[in-house]
Amino acid sequence: MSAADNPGFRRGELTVHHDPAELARVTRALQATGRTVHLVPTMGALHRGHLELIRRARDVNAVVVVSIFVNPLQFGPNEDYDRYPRSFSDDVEACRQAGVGLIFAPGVEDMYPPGRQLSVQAGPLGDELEGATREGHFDGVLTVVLKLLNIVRPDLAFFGEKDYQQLTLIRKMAREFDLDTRIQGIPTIRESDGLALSSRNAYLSEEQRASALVLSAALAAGAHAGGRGPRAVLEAAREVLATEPAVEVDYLDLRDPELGPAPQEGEARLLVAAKVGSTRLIDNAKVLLGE
Ligand SMILES: Nc1ncnc2c1ncn2[C@@H]1O[C@H](COP(=O)(O)OP(=O)(O)OP(=O)(O)O)[C@@H](O)[C@H]1O
Ligand SMILES: CC(C)(CO)[C@@H](O)C(=O)[O-]
Ligand code: BAL
Repeated sequence: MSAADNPGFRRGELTVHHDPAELARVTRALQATGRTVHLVPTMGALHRGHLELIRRARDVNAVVVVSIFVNPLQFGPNEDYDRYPRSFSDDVEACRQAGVGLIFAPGVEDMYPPGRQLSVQAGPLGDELEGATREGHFDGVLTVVLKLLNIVRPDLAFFGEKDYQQLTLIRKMAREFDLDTRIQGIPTIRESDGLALSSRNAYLSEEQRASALVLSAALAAGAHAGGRGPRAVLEAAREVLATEPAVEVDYLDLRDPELGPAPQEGEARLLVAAKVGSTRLIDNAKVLLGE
């Protein structure tokens, strides 16, 4: 098949698709000509964290697809779905400059036609950590990610470690549902002062942003205490968090890398979630215990 047979894609140009069936046709046709397809799922409001995912997804033989979809299923009734930052034309321009081949930007009814009844269940881990506060959040995330993977059928899909529980659950879904796509995790991109990049940082005032620095500082203190064991890690992190009364901690937890109970030795993950004003932020870091 030649490029002329695939009008939905032009080498070296960016094409935007809204219709799932049309995008599926385009990506299948690309794969039939031997191209690999890499997917970077996002909710838009693109920042340097997303651009790093795109950079890592780029490869000589790969067409990069970026999906931009603020997924209503993963927002609770009192969450920020309506005011979530949306900047579609800037996002398109950023994707063009980053060498993205295809943007998939469906409308809500394209993804969820009226009458939809089924969803993925995230299981017990879906009720812990983020899921304990955001009820049903991971059912919504896994449902949209499964749909995106089925529509695009990418060889590789890229997700940030910033959303570590999400990445863990997506890997689990890929394993348990025998998906062909390989899931690639990408380390968190931070500002030079340590703040993890996040679309929701746009909600923070200057003062709140300064307070939010305590999250990455607490993780760094916890990681530094790793040699003294799990209790010392949590104590060191808690001590730093306590220095900032404007930050209301939701959880601080130490787990194994798959988010089971923390080991006494070896690799672990320290995870934190907190509210700064009305903005909920999350962050996490790798910790080496007893070494
Ligand atoms: N700082 C970052 N470093 C690396 N990856 C990131 C970073 N921020 C977001 N990502 C990843 O980008 C993908 C899309 O995330 P999303 O569009 O929700 O952005 P976000 O900044 O995480 O937004 P939010 O503020 O809603 O959490 C996810 O896989 C997410 O983990
Ligand atoms: C993976 C994702 C795009 C699903 O909506 C979203 O949860 C995100 O942006 O992290
Ligand atoms: N980046 C995770 C998406 C969410 O908070 O809904």
